[in-house]
Amino acid sequence: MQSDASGPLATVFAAPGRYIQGRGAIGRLGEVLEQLKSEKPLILRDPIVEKIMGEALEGLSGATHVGFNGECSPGEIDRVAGEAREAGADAIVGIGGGKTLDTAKAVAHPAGLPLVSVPTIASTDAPTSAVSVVYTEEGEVLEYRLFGRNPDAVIVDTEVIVGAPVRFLVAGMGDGLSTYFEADASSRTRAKTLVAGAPTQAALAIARLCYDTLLEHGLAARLAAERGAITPSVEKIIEANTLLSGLGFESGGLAAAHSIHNGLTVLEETHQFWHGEKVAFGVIAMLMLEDRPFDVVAEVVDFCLEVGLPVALDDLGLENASDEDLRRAAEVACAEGETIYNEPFDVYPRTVLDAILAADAFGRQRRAVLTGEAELPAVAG
Ligand SMILES: NC(=O)c1ccc[n+]([C@@H]2O[C@H](COP(=O)([O-])OP(=O)(O)OC[C@H]3O[C@@H](n4cnc5c(N)ncnc54)[C@H](O)[C@@H]3O)[C@@H](O)[C@H]2O)c1
Ligand SMILES: [Zn+2]
Repeated sequence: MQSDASGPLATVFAAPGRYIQGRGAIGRLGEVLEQLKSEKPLILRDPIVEKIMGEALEGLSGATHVGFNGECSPGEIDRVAGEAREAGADAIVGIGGGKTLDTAKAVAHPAGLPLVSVPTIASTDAPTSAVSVVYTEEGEVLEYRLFGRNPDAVIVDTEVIVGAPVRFLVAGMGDGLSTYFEADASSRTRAKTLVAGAPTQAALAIARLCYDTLLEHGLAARLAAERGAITPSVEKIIEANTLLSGLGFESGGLAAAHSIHNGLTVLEETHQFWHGEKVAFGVIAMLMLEDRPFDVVAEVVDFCLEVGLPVALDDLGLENASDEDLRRAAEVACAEGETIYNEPFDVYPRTVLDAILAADAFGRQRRAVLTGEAELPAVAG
């Protein structure tokens, strides 16, 4: 159990001021800015915005539009902050993927300006959180900037999200799949979360709802979204990926799955896969590490197979990974300060490596059963 000087750690729960989701929700931006008393917002736009919702933003009088350069780096943050000062901006609106939103946070919060976050894909839980992941110009993770303040409003336009390639939505499900298991581990150990407190019951309950929603609606949402259809399942999955996963990870805590993800990123082959895709495999390895019952592991693996998330190393381009490569990944997963130490037992690179190998074997077996390729394993002599 973690503590501070005066005793056990207090519980803390944080959330954005308002969350709005639905068809055409971007049309509410003007009203939200009015509520925030903003007349001169700076709108930071992902390059994709022109194509997918340029017209919806034309009616905003007094706004300064700035294009995002593609990386949430210190240089880019300083450039956008300079534009905001020059324009006398009284609010920041970030529209785009996680990197655009993280840059908007890093401009708004230090300047004390209201922030509106408008995700255009549901691939991560960046839209609701109070943290920015900052990279070097070359794309390596440099630092986490914690602001102690969440966006004032989050606007999720379902039409825009469904218009994006479905792989983003599926990757978001992979990220959301970790939320309950990691919040559960962190709740057991009362580990300090990103909002600098122990997890509340609310965060754990939200994380559980995220998991249950994924299992119940994940496949239906994927199929509908592929056809460009917005159904209640699609709405529920977008909410799970964005709001439930966002609140659940930030106030509920992270644990082994994200550390194993971080370990896997040292292997070049995994760079072509989205964050949530690597996290999904991290979840399976985490369940092995935790010695979860067979039924739970099978439920998670079968869900991944159903919606199209990785279940084995070859799904992540690691079919030729050497023992040495995997050992390196396991060591990085166990680096000092990693959230894997929020697990309720001791972890070592060796046990993490074994969990990765066991997850791979389990995933392959279930995949083979599903595709009718399974054979009974030969018994070694
Ligand atoms: N701050 C947090 O809490 C948090 C949480 C998770 C991840 N992250 C960060 O988020 C980033 C990853 O986010 P991401 O996956 O959104 O990546 P991203 O921002 O790089 O976007 C991925 C690509 O999708 C494109 N795109 C955006 N909307 C689109 C649309 N509607 N249709 C087609 N293409 C579209 C973007 O232009 C970009 O090329 C990473 O930097 C990660 O560290 C932050
Ligand atoms: Zn994540």
